[in-house]
Amino acid sequence: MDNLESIISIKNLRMSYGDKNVLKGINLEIPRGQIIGYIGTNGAGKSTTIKIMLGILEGYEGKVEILGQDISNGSVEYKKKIGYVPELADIYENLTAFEYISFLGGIYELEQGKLIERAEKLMKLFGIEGAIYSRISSYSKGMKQKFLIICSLIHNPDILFFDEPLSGLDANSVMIFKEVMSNLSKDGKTIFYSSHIMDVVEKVSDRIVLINNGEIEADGSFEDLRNAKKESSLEEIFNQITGFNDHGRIAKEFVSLVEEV
Ligand SMILES: Nc1ncnc2c1ncn2[C@@H]1O[C@H](COP(=O)(O)OP(=O)(O)OP(=O)(O)O)[C@@H](O)[C@H]1O
Repeated sequence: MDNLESIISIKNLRMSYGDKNVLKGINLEIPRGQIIGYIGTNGAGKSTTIKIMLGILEGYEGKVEILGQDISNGSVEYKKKIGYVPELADIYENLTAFEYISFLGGIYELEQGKLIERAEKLMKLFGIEGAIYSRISSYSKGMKQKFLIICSLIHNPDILFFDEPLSGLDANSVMIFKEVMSNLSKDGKTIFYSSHIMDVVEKVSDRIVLINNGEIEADGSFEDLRNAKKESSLEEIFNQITGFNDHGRIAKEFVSLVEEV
């Protein structure tokens, strides 16, 4: 597969929950090595898009191809080549990290000894060495997040789906993670990065895709969007596209309601 070929191809993707049309025709072609910042308001359909690509959400219309494979054909081979950090972790917290990594080794059909060794080294780099034999339920929020990031990468996948991956990470760890993303992308990994932290999205993304009302309303580099929208920050571009300039009034009303008592 050469550089110009799409690693992820989404054609006319539609998804509804009952009467509610969440995705109304998303089209995206993503080449190898790109970092896509996928943004939108709360409830815009970002996680829905990611879960469809991961093959954990069915009932969509349209065509989704990952690594050249139509994901609706029932094959799970492509799942071995993707990594995922979920917005809300549903990890087996009663297991120790050691047990969990061993379990992943089984899923990915990788040699467990090597995987554990790699996990221990990665945990050390993230400053959570020594926790591998503790139950995940005993971890702090940041430790869990670091462990989730490690799990998403442990099998050296080609595509990463990060849904709000910085949640709970301290500033130093955020710096490491941003650098890790940049190095992964240089090595040809494709990263689908969904987050509400606009200043980070602005800095790390090669391309920013903004969904609003179920459709793509902006798609381009930060420079492209800045020139098109005549705004200087991604936060301002986001406010403009989503038609929001009411934060002052809402905040005032919010506080006056709080202080009514
Ligand atoms: N299982 C479900 N059943 C019914 N509605 C759902 C379901 N999952 C999501 N939705 C609705 O679909 C919409 C899109 O949800 P989704 O989680 O994809 O949004 P999001 O862009 O990731 O939002 P956020 O930024 O808040 O995480 C929301 O209105 C949500 O209420």
